[in-house]
Amino acid sequence: MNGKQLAGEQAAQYVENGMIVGLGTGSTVYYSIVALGRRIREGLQIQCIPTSKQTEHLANELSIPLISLKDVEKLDITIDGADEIDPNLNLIKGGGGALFREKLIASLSDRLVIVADQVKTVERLGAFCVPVEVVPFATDVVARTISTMDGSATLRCDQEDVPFVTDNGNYILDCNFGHIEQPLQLDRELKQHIGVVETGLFVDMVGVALVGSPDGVSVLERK
Ligand SMILES: O=C[C@H](O)[C@H](O)[C@H](O)COP(=O)(O)O
Repeated sequence: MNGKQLAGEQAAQYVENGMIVGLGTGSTVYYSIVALGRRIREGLQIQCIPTSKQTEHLANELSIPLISLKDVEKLDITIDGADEIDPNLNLIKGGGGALFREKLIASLSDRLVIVADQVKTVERLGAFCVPVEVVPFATDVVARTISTMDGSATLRCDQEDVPFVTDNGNYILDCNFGHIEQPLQLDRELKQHIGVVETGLFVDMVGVALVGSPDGVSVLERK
């Protein structure tokens, strides 16, 4: 079994009967969602909120009960993936473009459990570009602003140069700031600019990270 599968499946054990559960997005949390589907068939009673249309589709395929945000003020737990994890369990997320809904759901959750392959662990964030969701009309303005912040921004596009559109109808700028010394400060600074919807920097949000390798899973707790 690979690291993603080991970590993903182990995270499903954190979910208990009666919980409201946030379902993250991506190829690692996929294994958590499949494991939860299995546990539901065996009798587990939970209600879930997906963080993307992709995850909503998967949950529906697995007959996982979904609940709307209009009926829920907070969640017990969210399980999600990450693109980079630093030693303080700060993250870069949004490689799949789901960062806004992921961050909203994480912010409403008592506990955020991250699942990742060990290649996602880094000493300092920043080798992976920071995805920044922007209102399409403001894209060029935000990109210029980022260049004044010692960063560079690339509009995420497919192979035909068609911009990627998020589930919220926005674009993604993948932003390179080099190594990030102060992720919280960078997140705050980016969000001051009109047109920025949200960033993929998740700072002080994670409770526990399950990091998988073919040899097993390391459980990293926030210090
Ligand atoms: O937008 C996507 C999410 O933030 C994913 O959770 C992240 O990109 C990790 O995905 P994966 O587990 O496929 O590497």
